[in-house]
Amino acid sequence: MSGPPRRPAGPRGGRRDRRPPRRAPLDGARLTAYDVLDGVSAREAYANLLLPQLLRERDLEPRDAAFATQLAYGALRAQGTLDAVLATLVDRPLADLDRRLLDLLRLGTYQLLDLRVPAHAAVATTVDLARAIVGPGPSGLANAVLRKVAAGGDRAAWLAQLGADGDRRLALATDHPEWIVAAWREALGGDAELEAALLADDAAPEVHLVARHVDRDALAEESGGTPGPWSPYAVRLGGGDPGRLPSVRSGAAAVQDEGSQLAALLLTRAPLEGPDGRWLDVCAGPGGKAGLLAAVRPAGVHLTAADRAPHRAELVRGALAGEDDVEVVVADGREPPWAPGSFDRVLLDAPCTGLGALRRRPEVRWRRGPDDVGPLVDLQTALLDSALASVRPGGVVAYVTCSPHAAETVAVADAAAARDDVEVLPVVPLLDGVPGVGRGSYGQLWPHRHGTDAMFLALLRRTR
Ligand SMILES: C[S@@+](CC[C@H](N)C(=O)[O-])C[C@H]1O[C@@H](n2cnc3c(N)ncnc32)[C@H](O)[C@@H]1O
Repeated sequence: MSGPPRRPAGPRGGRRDRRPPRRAPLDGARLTAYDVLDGVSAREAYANLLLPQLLRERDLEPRDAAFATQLAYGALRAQGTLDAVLATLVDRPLADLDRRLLDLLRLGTYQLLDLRVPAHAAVATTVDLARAIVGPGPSGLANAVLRKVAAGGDRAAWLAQLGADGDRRLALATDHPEWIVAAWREALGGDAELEAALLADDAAPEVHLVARHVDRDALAEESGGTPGPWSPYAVRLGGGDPGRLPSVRSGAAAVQDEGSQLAALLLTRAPLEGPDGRWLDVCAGPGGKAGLLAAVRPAGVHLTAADRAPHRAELVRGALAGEDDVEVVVADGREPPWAPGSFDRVLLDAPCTGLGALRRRPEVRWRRGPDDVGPLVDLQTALLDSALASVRPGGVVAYVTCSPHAAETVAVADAAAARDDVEVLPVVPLLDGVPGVGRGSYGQLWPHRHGTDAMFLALLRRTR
């Protein structure tokens, strides 16, 4: 297998011969996957940013790049289950192990539990990496532990041995922490679809494109994809690198989940009386939804896109490059520089836990905790209050999150709807053709039903 130069294994050899000893080169795909896990655990890197960077730098063969991706994302998603298995085999708390050795054990265990990699290959390649990266002693431990993992069988066999039941079993079987299992159950209204939803959330997502300034059918032909079922601008890709497509390179198309497309389109579809020339995207970074709003708005509509973070606003500028009549501002949506009632339509795609987009950010499920929810709800509530102040009477706010968590979604929208100057616009009639999307008067997309992120959608009108 191809890959970057092997790491030095330490000083050896004669005085004058400082060349490293001859050994088979390290496996490039596995080393790249390890480097992603290492970046995530040592520097809180984001796997979905670090992996593409490493793949570009190392120029792996497509087959190796695909394996590195499967290994890195899979091992990050499965961390809870992998650690539960390892904890039964290591005679000390996992937190006391060398962090690099723990990441290597996770990589090896993932191959044994989920990928059906032959035991000798999974063990030998991991031991080689452990010897090169951590040293000979730890590589012996890796060898002993991984042999025991292999002897215990695959994931199903290990789950039986761990003897978990209830939410713990669901959590281990679907690679989610238990608090997220509980949050999804509440959002789904029960257990009927819970396991299917969590399993869909554990699978690698399909790549979706949005045809902003190119005909959707032409984009489907160019990319070899198929038109998406819900958004008239969506193309779903079977595979391949979307970054190589001419339409994506030129900015005429972009990568965007079909659920995010629907969220932006919903705002444009809300019925409105009176003027309709000023639109605001109040939390716009990095600019995915603003890019679609800019492309589909009727002539004469001015779009303002704001973000509190200057670097995110810069990304929005990139996403809106070439669009006329747009303005990007760095602003805190809670204390906006624009006058009250300045806009006819406002999109508030609020910062949230991201529990509905875990498929794209495999490590986030282990980084987030239930304590994150409260402060985010406070921020969402303040931003929604301010968004409602930013629309004119009769204007519309779309409140959107990429989380289905009840506290961040229905509760925030209900609290705003309880005001005597706000009414809820039912979203289902505006999403005709999308089955199973109603969550009361609001909307909820799901990976297992719609093949999208779990986006929450609400429309609120300011009445006076
Ligand atoms: C969910 S993301 C928005 C995604 C974006 N709508 C898109 O489709 O690409 C939330 C954004 O809100 C921004 N944000 C967080 N707090 C904010 C605030 N108080 N005012 C304005 N923007 C804020 C974050 O920087 C982040 O870029």
